[in-house]
Amino acid sequence: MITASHNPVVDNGVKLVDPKGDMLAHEWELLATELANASDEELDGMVQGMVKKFASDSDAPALVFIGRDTRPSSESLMDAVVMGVEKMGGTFKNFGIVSTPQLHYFVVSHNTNGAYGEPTEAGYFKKMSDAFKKFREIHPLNEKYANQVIFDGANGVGAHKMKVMKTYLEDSLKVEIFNSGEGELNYMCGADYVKVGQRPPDNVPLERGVKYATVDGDADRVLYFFYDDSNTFCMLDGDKIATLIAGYFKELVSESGLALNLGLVQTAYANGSSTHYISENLKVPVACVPTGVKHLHHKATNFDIGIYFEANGHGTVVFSDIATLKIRNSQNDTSMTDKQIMAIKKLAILCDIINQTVGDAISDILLVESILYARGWSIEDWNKSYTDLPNRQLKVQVKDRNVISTTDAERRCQTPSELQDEIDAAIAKYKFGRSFVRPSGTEDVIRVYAEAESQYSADMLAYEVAVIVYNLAGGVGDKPRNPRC
Ligand SMILES: CC(=O)N[C@H]1[C@@H](OP(=O)(O)O)O[C@H](CO)[C@@H](O)[C@@H]1O
Ligand SMILES: [Mg+2]
Repeated sequence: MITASHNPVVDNGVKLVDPKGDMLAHEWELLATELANASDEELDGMVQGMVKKFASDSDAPALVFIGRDTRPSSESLMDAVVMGVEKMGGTFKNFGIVSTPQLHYFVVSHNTNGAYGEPTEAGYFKKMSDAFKKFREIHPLNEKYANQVIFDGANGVGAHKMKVMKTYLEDSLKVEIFNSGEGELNYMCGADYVKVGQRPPDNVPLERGVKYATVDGDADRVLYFFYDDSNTFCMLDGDKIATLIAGYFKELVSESGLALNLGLVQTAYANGSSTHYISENLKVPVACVPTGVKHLHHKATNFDIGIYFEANGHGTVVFSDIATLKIRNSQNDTSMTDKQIMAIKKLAILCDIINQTVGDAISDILLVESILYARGWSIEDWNKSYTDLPNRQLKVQVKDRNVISTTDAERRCQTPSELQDEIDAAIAKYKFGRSFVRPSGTEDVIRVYAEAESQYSADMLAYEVAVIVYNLAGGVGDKPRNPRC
């Protein structure tokens, strides 16, 4: 998948999907990095070396699925991928402009011989929209639910695909699309812009009480937001989405009487209030893993029903094979009560709305809308479940970001040696203070996260910690700026 996701339009990159639809295993990532950095002269030798090392059968037929985002540079990069595959004697299927989660869906559908779905765009849209409409058919409409979403497409592939999805949904969900491609990709719009800046996207008409969803440049992340009665901007991030899903699934599993364990996976960026709400109110087991979707996805597969979300809006639900079989087979179990059968039916339909292969903004919107519909909730009702602790994210430029190593799912630093003690001393000054730092895996920076009782405290704690990092971890360039100034 040729994309640089939420990053500026001038960037580009590649996301590799393995044959099971998972993200590339870490060992292969290292090899991919070596290959990407090899000169033209070195390339053949390197590839042959890898073939030998892994005893791969280089004559085995290879089929590569290729997709790209809407970046201008993606077109020529796609041509380069096609040439590379052909040169190695492989064949390819070029899907053109698709979202990252669509490509994952095609791979899984193809490699399960269609058991997961039909490996075409039409198959993708039809599977999800059919399930979405079916869910509405078995539920009476509650008047409090607003059947309308204003959609910020980040001027990327999400806007294109939502346009198509709308035709499949017919009028079951009204979607109005903005930032649909006329402007610059991810520029002052999209899920990352909204999350990091805690502000609405540009070029979207803002109205009180209306429900908004915003996606990123390759449509694998989504966040919701709205303006409340006092005209305050309220964001419902990945944590809020995860808790909405977990609460509803917990209820369905309990009503169904099926013995299925449910769990939720987060990262250190999850808001402290969400973690508290999940464990204390929902009583759902919650795990914390290092940043990066592959860690979350992997951990989620330990549960029968595993829900995972990064705070930035990337996430989905995965069902184990046992859970899928139980849900499928119990629908016709005559020993079950009507209530049980109804809960199982709902679980089965939701399975088809969800793109289990990876976080999928469009699928997640359909899932959220189904749950709000079932609950008869407005976005305000959903938002009331818990109140986020104010938080702030900052970046610090250092000479070598690898001088910082972390442990405990990135919540504590091991090196440089004095760093964690100083961070702890800063945290101790703030009520409900929490802060951690980690080297980014995608940018050459150290990321700082802080949360505290008030926005002022969160900003000041983040600033204090950024200065500590700058001083102890080899900061370069301008000193961190106080976000309050
Ligand atoms: C704080 C944050 O949002 N980090 C993002 C970002 O990773 P970093 O390693 O923080 O650069 O990009 C990743 C890929 O999109 C995403 O999985 C992750 O959540
Ligand atoms: Mg993305």
